[in-house]
Amino acid sequence: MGAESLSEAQTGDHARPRTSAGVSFAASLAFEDVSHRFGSTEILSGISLAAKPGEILCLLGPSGSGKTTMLRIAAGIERQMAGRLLLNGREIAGPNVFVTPEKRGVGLMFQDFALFPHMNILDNVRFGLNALSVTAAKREAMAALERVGLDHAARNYPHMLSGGEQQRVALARALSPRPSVLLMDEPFSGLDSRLKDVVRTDTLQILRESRATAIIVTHDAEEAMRLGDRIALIKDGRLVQIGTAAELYGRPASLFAAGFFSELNVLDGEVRSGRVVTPIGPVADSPSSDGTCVTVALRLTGLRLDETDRGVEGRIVARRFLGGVELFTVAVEGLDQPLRSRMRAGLVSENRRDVVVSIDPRDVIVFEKTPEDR
Ligand SMILES: Nc1ncnc2c1ncn2[C@@H]1O[C@H](COP(=O)(O)OP(=O)(O)OP(=O)(O)O)[C@@H](O)[C@H]1O
Repeated sequence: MGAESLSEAQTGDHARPRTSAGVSFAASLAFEDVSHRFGSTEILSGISLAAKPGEILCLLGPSGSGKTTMLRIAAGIERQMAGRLLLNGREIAGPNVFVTPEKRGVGLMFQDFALFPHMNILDNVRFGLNALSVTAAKREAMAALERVGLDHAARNYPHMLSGGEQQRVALARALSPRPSVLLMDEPFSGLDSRLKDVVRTDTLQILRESRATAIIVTHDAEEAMRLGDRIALIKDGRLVQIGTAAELYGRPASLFAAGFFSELNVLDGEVRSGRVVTPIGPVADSPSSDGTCVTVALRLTGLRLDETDRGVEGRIVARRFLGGVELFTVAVEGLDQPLRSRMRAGLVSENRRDVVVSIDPRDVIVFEKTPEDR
């Protein structure tokens, strides 16, 4: 468990071995051409994607892109205007079918954990188990608390727990009815960055043990890469791309997708004799025909500043020490905007101004321009 890397005093947690999680029957959850609008505003447009049984799928996208609306539709709190929702291949929402939230076997966990302040921890977890007898519900709730390492806090009230502990109670409550799919909306956003790492690692382990399918909403690409077996990138209510972190990072479908996963310098370019030529010279090979207009994205980590003669001359106009790395802004002749580079700290001596900029081909991503881009 990740909490072991922090002391008890740091986390406020008691290090205790957890019991193994109760196992859910993981289900697949599919969106089939789902569209939705609020008033006249289109919020989701023809979304088709599926979380496989036992998979952790992250819905990633900027604020307002429609991620929460997708979760609400999956939970049955909102009903889509077009398309279908399928749980294990069975329609649970469509033009003529609507299975109510409590009959879907889908768990929900919100951003603010939504614990009831006037109920103790055990009662908070027991709340979702009202289909069971009092004794059975208590037993299940205690088992769920044990699973997240918080059975010792069963009689405490939410305000007596740290943010990380409250998150784990919320997780225990969401998992205790053994949902086949767990929907989580920004579950770590209320935690400070140090605690977030620990709680994220723990949550991942608990999700794996419980074997539930999980759909997790986040706007943080790194979080999506840490958690998701796959990531679905959403923009303006549309699916931009779905795949593993390596696929989205390495072969982004658009400049938007590339920019979501890395900081970029963006240049215009043109294909000439099989090479992509930019104002700072050729940067990549290309199979496209001569004259093809392209947008070139250069990851900041792929720009090296040194003294070799293989590259283009530039002048450092700003630099910022960020700990392990340094962020440079470099003016280059022929470019309106300076280039930015992120390099390991200490590689460029402090008083140096003139440098040669070279580019790692692995950090060059080329997109052909569409007529609308021009
Ligand atoms: N009940 C509602 N009535 C009207 N508009 C709504 C309603 N709920 C959401 N919206 C709008 O739908 C759009 C998508 O919202 P949604 O919460 O799904 O996005 P999101 O990607 O989860 O954003 P965030 O990360 O900020 O939570 C937003 O423009 C939002 O203002």
